[in-house]
Amino acid sequence: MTAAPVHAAPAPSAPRVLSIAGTDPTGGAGIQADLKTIGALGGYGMAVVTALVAQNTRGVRGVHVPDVGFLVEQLDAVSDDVAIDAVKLGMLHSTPLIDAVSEWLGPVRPPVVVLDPVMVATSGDRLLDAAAERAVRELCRQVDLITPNLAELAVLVSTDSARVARARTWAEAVTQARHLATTTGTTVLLKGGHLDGEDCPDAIVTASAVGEVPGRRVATTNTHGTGCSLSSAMATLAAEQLRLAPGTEVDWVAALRAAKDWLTGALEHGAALQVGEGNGPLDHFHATRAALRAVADADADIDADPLDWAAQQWTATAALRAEVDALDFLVGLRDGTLDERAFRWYLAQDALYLGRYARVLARASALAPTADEQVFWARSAASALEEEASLHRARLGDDPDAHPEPSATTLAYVNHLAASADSYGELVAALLPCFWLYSDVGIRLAEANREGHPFGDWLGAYGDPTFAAATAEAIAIADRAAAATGAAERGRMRTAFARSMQHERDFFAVPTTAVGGA
Ligand SMILES: Nc1ncnc2c1ncn2[C@@H]1O[C@H](COP(=O)(O)OP(=O)(O)O)[C@@H](O)[C@H]1O
Ligand SMILES: Cc1ncc(COP(=O)(O)O)c(N)n1
Repeated sequence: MTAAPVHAAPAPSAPRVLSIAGTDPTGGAGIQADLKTIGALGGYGMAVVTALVAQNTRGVRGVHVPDVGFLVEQLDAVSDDVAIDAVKLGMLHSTPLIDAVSEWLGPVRPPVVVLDPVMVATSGDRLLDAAAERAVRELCRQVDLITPNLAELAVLVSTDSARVARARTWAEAVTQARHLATTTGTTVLLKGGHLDGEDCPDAIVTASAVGEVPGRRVATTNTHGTGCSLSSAMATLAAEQLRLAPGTEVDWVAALRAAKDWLTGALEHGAALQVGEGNGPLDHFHATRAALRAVADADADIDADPLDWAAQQWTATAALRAEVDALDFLVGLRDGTLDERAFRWYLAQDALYLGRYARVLARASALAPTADEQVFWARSAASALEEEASLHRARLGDDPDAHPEPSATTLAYVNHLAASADSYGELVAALLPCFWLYSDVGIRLAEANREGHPFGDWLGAYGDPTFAAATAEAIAIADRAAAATGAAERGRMRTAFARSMQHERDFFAVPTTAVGGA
C-alpha cells in the first residue's frame, strides 16, 4: 500500500501583513503609511487602529484613544478570520493598549512580528505615555525585530533607575543596540537617520553580530513617517521571504537592503508630491508611478481613446496643415490670382499622382480585413482613375506640356505610399491625409467661390458630398486599424500619417515655384 500523496496548500499570492498603529489623516505616517508601504512592496495590508491622531506634516493637535476593549475586538476580528503572515506594531500609546496587544500576540503569534517603538513624532510631539516605557521594554522580548531610532534606543536601554543618553556616534549606537539585543534576546534594526553625515547607514544587530547596511543620505525634509514605513517594509519583506521559502529563517540583512533601496527612492520622490508645509511624506509608490509612466509613454498614442486615433493624428499635424493653408498656391487658388500655368502644372502632376495612388488604393483593398473595407478601397481606386481621366480630358486636353514626367515631389509621395504597403494599418494611415486634407482644404476653396472666379468650376467641384462621406469612412477604417493593433504598429501608423501630410504640403508648394511664382 502506498501513502496518498500529500499536496501542500499553495502559498497565498501575497503576504498578509497587519499593522497595529495610530492614524495620520494626512497619509504620511502611522497606519496610512504602513498600508501604503505594505502595498508598494507587494503585500496585502490590514490595519487595526490603536489611536486616532489629529496630526499633519507640521505637528500633532490631538489624540483620541478608543476604549481598550474595542482594540481587542478589532484584533480578534482579524485573527478569527485571517491567517496573518506578519504584524507590524507602531504607536501603542499607553500601558493598557500595550498589555492588550501583548496578550493577543501570545496565542495568535504570527510568524513575523516587528515592533517600531514609537515614542515621539518627527515633530517632537509625544505619542507614548512616559509611564508606558517599561511596558514597551517588556514587549520587546516578545517580537522578532525592534526598529528604534536613536532616541528610542536610549529609552529602551535605560532602566527605571539609570537613564542612558542618546547615542551621538554610530559606534555608541551600535553598542546600545547590542545591549538591547542581548537583554531582550531579539534582533534590533539600528537606524542611523538621526546621525549627521553624507551616509545614512542602518544595521541589523544581534547579541553576536552586526550586519551593517550602508545607505546614502537624501537631502530632504520629507521624512514624516520614515520610521513607520521602514518597519512595515521589514515586516512585509520578511513575510515574503517566508512565503517563498516556508520554514526557513528570515534573512534580516537581506530584507533591510531591499527596504533601504526602496526607502531611499521614496525619500527622493517625496517632495514632488507637494503634501503639506512641514515635514512632508515619502512617495511610497514612486516605483509604481514610474512603471505606470513608462507604460503610458510607450503607449502614448492610445493614451486617450484608441478609437480616436485619427483625430489625434489630425491634431498632431495642425502646424503642417496651417502651412498648407498659407501656401501661395492655395492662397492664389482661393482669391483667383494664381498663375494659370501653375494651376495646369499642378493638374498634370495630380493626374500622374492619381494613377499611382489608385494602385496603392487597390493594394489596401487586397489587404483589407473585411469585405466592406475591401469594397471601399476598390471603389476609391476606381474613383481615383476616373478623376485622373476626367482631369486629362476636361482640363488638360491635348496640350503636350500637360503630360510631363512625374516631378521629384510627386514621385517621393507615391514612393512613400507604396513603401507603406507592408501592413494594412500603416498603409491606411499613409493614405488618409490625401482624403482628409483634400476635403478640409476643399471646404475653404468652395467658400471662396464667387461669380466670375477664374477657377470657379474647379472650386465648385469641392462641395461633392460623396467625397466627404468617403473621407469619414477612411477615418473610421484608420481608427479601427489602430485599435486592432499593438503599440509598435500604431507608432509606424503615426509616422506614415505624418509623412503623408508632409508630402501633401510639398505637393501643394511645388506648382508656384516650378513655374516661377504665383
Ligand atoms: N535623509 C535621509 N536619507 C536617507 N535615509 C534616511 C534619511 N532619514 C532617515 N533615513 C532612513 O530612514 C529610516 C528611518 O530612520 P530614522 O529617521 O532614524 O527613524 P525614525 O523615522 O523612526 O525617526 C532609516 O532606514 C534611515 O536610515
Ligand atoms: C500615528 C503615528 N505613528 C507614528 C508616527 C511617527 O512617525 P515619524 O516619527 O516618522 O514622523 C506618527 N507621526 N504618527
